[in-house]
Amino acid sequence: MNKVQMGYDEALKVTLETIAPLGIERIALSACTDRIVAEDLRSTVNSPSIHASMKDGYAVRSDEIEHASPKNQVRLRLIGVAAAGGRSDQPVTGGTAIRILTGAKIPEGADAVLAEEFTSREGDMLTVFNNAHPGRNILPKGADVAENELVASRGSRLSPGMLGILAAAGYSTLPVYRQPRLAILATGDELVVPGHPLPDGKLYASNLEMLNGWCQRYGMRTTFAILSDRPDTITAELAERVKSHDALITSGGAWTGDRDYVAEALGTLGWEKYFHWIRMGPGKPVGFGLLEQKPIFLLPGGPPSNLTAFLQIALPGLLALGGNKTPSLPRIMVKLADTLTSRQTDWTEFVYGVFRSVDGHALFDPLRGISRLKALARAEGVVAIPEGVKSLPAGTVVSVQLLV
Ligand SMILES: Nc1nc2c(c(=O)[nH]1)N[C@H]1C(S)=C(S)[C@@H](COP(=O)(O)OP(=O)(O)OC[C@H]3O[C@@H](n4cnc5c(N)ncnc54)[C@H](O)[C@@H]3O)O[C@H]1N2
Ligand code: MOO
Repeated sequence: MNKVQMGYDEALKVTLETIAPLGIERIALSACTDRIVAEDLRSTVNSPSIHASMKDGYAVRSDEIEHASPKNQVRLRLIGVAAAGGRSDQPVTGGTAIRILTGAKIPEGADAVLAEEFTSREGDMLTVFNNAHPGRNILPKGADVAENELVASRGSRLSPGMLGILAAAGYSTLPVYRQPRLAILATGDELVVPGHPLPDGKLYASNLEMLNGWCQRYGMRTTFAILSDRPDTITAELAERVKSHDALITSGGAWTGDRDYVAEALGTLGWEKYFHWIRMGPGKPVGFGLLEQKPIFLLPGGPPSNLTAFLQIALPGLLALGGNKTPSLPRIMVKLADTLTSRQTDWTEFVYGVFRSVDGHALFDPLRGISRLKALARAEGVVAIPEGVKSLPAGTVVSVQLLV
């Protein structure tokens, strides 16, 4: 395998094949929002556990009111009440009905519920002026989820709706993958921690906040630091942080320039390099390897490169580390508002843009003519122009990775 100059697709594949999920922990269902489920989960119960009424009305025998209408009213005698969670086992017999509330168990003998809107009542006599076919207004046992039915598959993200169905399926705790603890290390003598004064020639380490924001969105725990451009400092810090974290990200110093010491430091520490420099833009000096069996991602320092290398290589890798079976940003298909042209056809180029509504249709509109940081701040999506493709004409349907 050529570990030096890979295409983007191959680099992503290598990254995902190299990274195995972290361990599993069992936690309360109420703490599982957006976590990744670590096993296939089957329902332990039927929900509902009984045939249940979906209306407030009357449990009846459908054949007895088959011909009921406003002109052909049927009279039934009320013999009881069934409420949700109640335990009445009185059956509906010939000529009778039982008052029933939404969620209550359908009594023996009844095969339909007539909504109360189609009845009138005097004492215990019920007048019925509509029919109800067998099964009418009855939610069968197990209709929402049946015992042993697969409700969540390993590697899927637990949305609030998934937590609801898992509660209905009998779960109060869930096995989930441990979330990565990540160290983000920015290198550069010019970098200043936000909140401190800014001398001339320096700049705030904005990439750190951007990367941290993305990691927080996915529930990862992060620590971060700014390191000076000294090989011994970078080496010592990497050696130290790798012990207490599941993965590392370096930001800046990825170019093989005079002061780009990250790869040098990793060489000293004996990392297993999979690639450093790939055919993608922005972000081509991105690197990936293992340091003490833990993934390390080298991100270039320039903000567009930094974000692109993070989103297209590091984030998928970190999501795979957290057990996610679809380790990518969500995608939608939309048409291009404008032609996208690649700066180079010998790489995969990523273009940032926003969504625009034209005649009620969403279009992807590339961001042009604004500063790099403003473009990254405003971007709602990113589109790949594949290697070998010069341009994608306006109107082409493209797959947009969502950033919002
Ligand atoms: N001979 C060439 N040199 C460079 C090229 C090139 O094509 N030929 N490309 C440039 C590009 S584009 C990028 S991106 C960088 C990538 O290399 P590095 O990772 O070594 O980048 P740095 O020198 O560390 O930083 C680049 C730029 O970004 C600023 N920066 C760095 N860290 C942060 C941070 N945490 N927050 C905000 N801004 C940051 C840094 O001050 C520099 O201005 O290579 C170029 N060189
Ligand atoms: O590749 Mo760079 O400095 O982010 O444009």
